[in-house]
Amino acid sequence: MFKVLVSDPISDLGIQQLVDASDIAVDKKPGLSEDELVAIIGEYDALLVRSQTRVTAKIMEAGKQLKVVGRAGVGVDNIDLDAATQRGIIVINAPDGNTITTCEHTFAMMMAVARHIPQAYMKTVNGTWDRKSFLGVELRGKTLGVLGMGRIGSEVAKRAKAFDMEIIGYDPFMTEERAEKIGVKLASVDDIVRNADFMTVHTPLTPETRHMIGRAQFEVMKPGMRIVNCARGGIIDEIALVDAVDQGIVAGAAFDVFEVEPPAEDHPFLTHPKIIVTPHLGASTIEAQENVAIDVSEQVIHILRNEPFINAVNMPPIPANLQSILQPYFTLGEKLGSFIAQSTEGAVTEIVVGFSGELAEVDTQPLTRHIVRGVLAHHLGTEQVNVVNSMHLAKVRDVNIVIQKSHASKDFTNLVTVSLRTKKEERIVAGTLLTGYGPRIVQIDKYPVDVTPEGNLILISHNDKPGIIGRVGTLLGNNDVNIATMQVGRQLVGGSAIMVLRVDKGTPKEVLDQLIRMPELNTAKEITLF
Ligand SMILES: NC(=O)c1ccc[n+]([C@@H]2O[C@H](COP(=O)([O-])OP(=O)(O)OC[C@H]3O[C@@H](n4cnc5c(N)ncnc54)[C@H](O)[C@@H]3O)[C@@H](O)[C@H]2O)c1
Ligand SMILES: O=C(O)[C@H](O)COP(=O)(O)O
Repeated sequence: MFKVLVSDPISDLGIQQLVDASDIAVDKKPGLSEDELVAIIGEYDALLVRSQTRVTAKIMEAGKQLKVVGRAGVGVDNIDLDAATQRGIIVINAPDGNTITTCEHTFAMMMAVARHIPQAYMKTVNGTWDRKSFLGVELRGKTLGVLGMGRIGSEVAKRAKAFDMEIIGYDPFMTEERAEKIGVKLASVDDIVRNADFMTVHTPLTPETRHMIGRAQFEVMKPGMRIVNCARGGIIDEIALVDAVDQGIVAGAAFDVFEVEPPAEDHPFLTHPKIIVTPHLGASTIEAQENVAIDVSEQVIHILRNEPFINAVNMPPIPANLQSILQPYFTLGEKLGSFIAQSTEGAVTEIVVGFSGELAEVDTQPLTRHIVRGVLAHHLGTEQVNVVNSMHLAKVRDVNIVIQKSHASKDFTNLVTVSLRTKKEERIVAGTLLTGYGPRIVQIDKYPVDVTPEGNLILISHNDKPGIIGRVGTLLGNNDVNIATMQVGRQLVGGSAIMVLRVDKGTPKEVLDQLIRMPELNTAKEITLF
């Protein structure tokens, strides 16, 4: 039974599929401190959060069983991604479910700041009928600058057109074609700051976007600018903004997010007459909360059940068409990695992965992760290594990964070759998928073979002499080790050769020792592939 901990308020309806799953038990414990989480996280396989829970390295260190942290929302700045990657914990988010809701909140804030709605409301409910102090401005005909034209920024731009606004946008990944399609004029940050009447930010908070609107930008800003931030606190320098409002450069600002949340009691935004605020409510609608909870729950179920999943933040995404090409090779890749690691002695220094045939035409990085996982799991344990951290673990252990691609594949449509270099030796194993038969090992070192990579195997290297196969069979039979299949590979009659036996159960060490002592037999290794 998998255990899932929900540590922030997340829609009950959204997580219903987790609650209904017969192999999953869900505990809801919102509002725990870091220490309280550390104390209990060890028993959980998955943790579901919004932005309140700070998922620190300490929590992940204590989460010995933790396979996935699911963020019911977009921003993962509350999750230590490096720590998660190092421990092989998959971090997923729900990037699409709250786009429209946050876009609509941006408009609510933009109109509220244009028409002084919160200030007017406060005065009215406090008994003052003041119609003079709150002269607003129209959106019509104004220029809106959008910084960050991703999901939310693009939706904001689309809706701004309905208000007859001119939209100028900046995003390093925005092409002319896309800008034209959504009716946005591409501009620089400087153009936006100098020319817009309203400005709204929709970027993540990164070292590059931190204070991207600061003193230097306020100095050249078009006077009377109104600014909205429903993205992340810190994109706009809060102190510099307050000064710019006081100097009359900025006519008003609407902030849903703060550099530190919740803000300190004496934060200048909280008392400033021209700055309006909401407590990080951008994603807080019934619809968005259901959407993000449904999305994240679905993916958590897939991850716990070892099924393909999407939206991993600490792993490059695999496009659907690539996933369908590579998916069938993932198991083969791990088995090849595991096979070669078990058959090779010495500390691993280099893994050379070769892809030939059609596989050479596509991005094989996701498959490489599986192969490297297969190699490292033999040394570090299957619990420690997964496809999230396999490349990282290889790097920190100074294991060099080399990729080779060749468009031609002599005998097979696709061939995956793994060479392992250790301080002692170098070995090669190659495999393919045979239509109708599944994964096959088709080469071990220089010998062609046809081995199903599954179950208990014994890999023997010997000299090709009459009688040796019989002697091996007799010894195993005498020790109650039943041979299911046997493959022999050789290059020259009488030369060196290999034998791969599939046996019905594990082979005792003393039997392997007896095999090794046989005349004309050089090595015998047990390999287990499940
Ligand atoms: N207030 C809330 O409750 C709330 C809700 C949802 C999302 N958000 C936040 O809103 C922001 C946008 O979310 P999204 O879903 O649109 O994300 P997104 O990833 O779809 O879009 C972000 C865009 O910012 C762009 N960008 C990155 N660096 C930039 C830079 N230096 N200058 C200009 N553009 C840059 C990216 O290219 C991308 O297109 C995120 O910070 C997210 O966490 C807040
Ligand atoms: O990044 C997000 O999705 C938003 O900031 C929403 O955060 P929340 O889930 O804590 O409301």
